Amino acid sequence: MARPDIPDLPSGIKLVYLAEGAANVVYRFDLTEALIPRPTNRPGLPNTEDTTVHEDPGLLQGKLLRLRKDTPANVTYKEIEQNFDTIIRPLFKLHELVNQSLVRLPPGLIHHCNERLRAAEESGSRASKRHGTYLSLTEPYGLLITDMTTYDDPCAHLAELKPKWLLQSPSAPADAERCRTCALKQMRNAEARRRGQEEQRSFCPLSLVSERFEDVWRATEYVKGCRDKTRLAEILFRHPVLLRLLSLQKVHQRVGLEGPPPKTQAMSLDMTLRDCTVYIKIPQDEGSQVEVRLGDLDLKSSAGGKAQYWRDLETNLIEGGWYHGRDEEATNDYGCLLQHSKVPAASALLPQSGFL
Ligand SMILES: O=P(O)(O)O[C@@H]1[C@@H](OP(=O)(O)O)[C@H](OP(=O)(O)O)[C@H](O)[C@H](OP(=O)(O)O)[C@H]1OP(=O)(O)O
Ligand SMILES: Nc1ncnc2c1ncn2[C@@H]1O[C@H](COP(=O)(O)OP(=O)(O)OP(=O)(O)O)[C@@H](O)[C@H]1O
Repeated sequence: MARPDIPDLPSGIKLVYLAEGAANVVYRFDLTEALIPRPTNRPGLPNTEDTTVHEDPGLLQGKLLRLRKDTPANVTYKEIEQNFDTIIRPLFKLHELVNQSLVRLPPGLIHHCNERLRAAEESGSRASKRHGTYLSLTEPYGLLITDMTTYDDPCAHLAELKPKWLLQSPSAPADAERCRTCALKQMRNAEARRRGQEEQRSFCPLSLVSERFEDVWRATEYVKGCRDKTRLAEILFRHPVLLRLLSLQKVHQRVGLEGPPPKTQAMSLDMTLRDCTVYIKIPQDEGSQVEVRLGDLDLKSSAGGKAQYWRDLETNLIEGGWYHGRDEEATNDYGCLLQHSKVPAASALLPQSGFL
């Protein structure tokens, strides 16, 4: 079947920076003002700047704009979109995903956004770990994604978390006392301490999918945007989206030392499933529907040195003793579930097909 035409983003649209990750910047639309004036010097018309941008208001309704950064992985949005349609979308129900679709960008938009990112660096409003990386000048498209913000319903609020590795790495030592995510966190926190930097606080992913409510409740403390621990824990406890992700991670275990061999160019669904984000839109009224969607499911590539990086990381975790939590100075070790309960090693867990 022929692909429907990719729509154009109206050229006068104003974008408002919302947030960014390592590979993308996300903007909101402000339909009341124009960002890039669109010249309307048409024959017979006065030479004005037309700032009306409402050719197809439905196109942008309930959407955010995601723009790609220039990163070593360099996977284009067209590839990301194709991979999403063919590989990611079939794994989930429609309502469980942040949807995405391509939109063609008007000329000059990326340059303009990059100037704004540079200005934000100079003014100190851009996080220092994001400095020096800008939007790709060769990417002709943006992605329109489901807007999970609550600007349209200020009484509601958004919680956001990265579930990460919901079960142990298949190449972790059998007697490990930390899960992969907690081991990595401890290694990085030890490094941060040496440099006099702040340590990162986060939950143990195993607790997020625990069968004990109190484990989930404890995890919510570290969830961005959590206003009410008990309510959030009730939402997350055995939530089908989290259980589906767990189930998929059990099936896709080519990670750690069993990950893609160095120098391969393969895509890695397995690592993609371990680096996505859950958005939880929580209405004020407890009786109203909570929206839980998974985003940032861009299929990762093992190219650009990533395969080697993933292996080296696992080797460092194993050889550095991080799976055993051997950081005596750790002041910020928030309790890996593996430390407290005997969770079976990943190799002992048979893939479950119940959620697939
Ligand atoms: O190394 P990890 O597990 O901390 O995950 C990285 C993420 O860190 P965080 O989730 O904040 O701990 C990291 O996120 P941030 O930069 O912290 O926002 C990226 O998502 C990175 O993926 P990629 O290099 O952009 O493909 C992620 O790298 P990979 O999943 O490709 O290893
Ligand atoms: N659909 C959405 N609704 C609301 N906010 C969003 C949405 N998508 C992204 N964001 C915000 O933008 C930030 C960056 O988005 P995104 O996850 O797409 O970037 P990334 O570069 O892929 O991240 P990572 O560093 O995890 O690879 C998110 O952490 C979130 O705060």
